[in-house]
Amino acid sequence: MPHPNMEGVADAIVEIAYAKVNVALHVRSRRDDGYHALESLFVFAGDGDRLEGQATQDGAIDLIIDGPFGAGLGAGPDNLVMRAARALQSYLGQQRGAAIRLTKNLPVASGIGGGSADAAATLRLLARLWDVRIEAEELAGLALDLGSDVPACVASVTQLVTGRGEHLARHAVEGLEGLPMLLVNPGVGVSTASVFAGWDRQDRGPLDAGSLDALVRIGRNDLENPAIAVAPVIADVLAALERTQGVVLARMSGSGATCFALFETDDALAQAADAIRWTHPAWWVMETRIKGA
Ligand SMILES: C[C@@](CO)(OP(=O)(O)O)[C@H](O)COP(=O)(O)OP(=O)(O)OC[C@H]1O[C@@H](n2ccc(N)nc2=O)[C@H](O)[C@@H]1O
Ligand SMILES: Nc1ncnc2c1ncn2[C@@H]1O[C@H](COP(=O)(O)OP(=O)(O)O)[C@@H](O)[C@H]1O
Repeated sequence: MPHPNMEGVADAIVEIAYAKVNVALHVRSRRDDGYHALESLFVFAGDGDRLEGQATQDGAIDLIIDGPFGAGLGAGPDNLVMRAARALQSYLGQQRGAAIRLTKNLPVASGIGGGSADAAATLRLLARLWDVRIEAEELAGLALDLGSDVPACVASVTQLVTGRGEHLARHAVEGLEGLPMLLVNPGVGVSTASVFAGWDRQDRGPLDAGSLDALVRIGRNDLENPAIAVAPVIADVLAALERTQGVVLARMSGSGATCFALFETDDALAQAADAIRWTHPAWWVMETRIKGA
């Protein structure tokens, strides 16, 4: 259904806010500014939230939200779509307006960066709608002010991410992009700040993202244990994914509670999704694939 302000309008445009997955997430230290220094391989799913927008003349940003996870999310000034739009308006120094519909397909506060991806997709959407070019460095600064994960979500391609999320390097891993991927969330929202606060401050060593094999064998998510302490059901999700046939890797993403599993074949993915839906009908399950460039 179109946004009320978009009815009959031909030039509404769409951006997808692709779900982010941390294939591995090594926490190396706690910085003096309170953030943690990370080493993480970010990949993106081929699916996510959907943003549809149309330029308006009155300078206002008008946001409406629908979709399966829309009900729990306010459309007020704290919404990351609104924050991104305001940040871009003030950067441009002009009050251009837009009517935006966010279709919230991703669970909120779930370690797959839905809010961060929405913020980044809003920047892309409005730059297209308002026909403005923003220098890459300026865009990265705007994005980081909105959240540590937002810079990586701007390009939404496989990247090695370090620092608190500001250092990005495009990083190819043979055999990774295109792999079938299952995302599973048990329906509990987890606060990123509380999970980081539970990290035991043990540096378990650097990330080796040189091959898929290294990522599987020696890659870790150092936030799994603190997240399980906050939400014990995450251990059940991991156990359920590890039990599926043909699984290459099962791990938690970000600060949780969403976990992911990678498979070699579409059949293995479909069978695993069916098995999880059958045994845990209340869990959210998304069948997708790691997005390429
Ligand atoms: C853990 C990660 C891994 O990709 O993903 P999510 O679980 O959010 O998806 C990210 O680092 C989350 O990034 P993001 O969700 O943008 O976090 P921010 O809004 O910047 O920060 C929220 C809070 O998390 C903590 N934080 C975040 C990032 C970081 N490198 N160190 C931290 O300690 C801080 O307590 C901060 O106040
Ligand atoms: N558009 C949005 N989508 C999701 N969460 C949002 C949005 N705007 C603001 N938030 C807030 O941002 C926080 C982080 O959300 P999200 O990015 O989905 O999770 P995570 O950082 O764990 O991946 C949530 O607590 C939520 O209230």
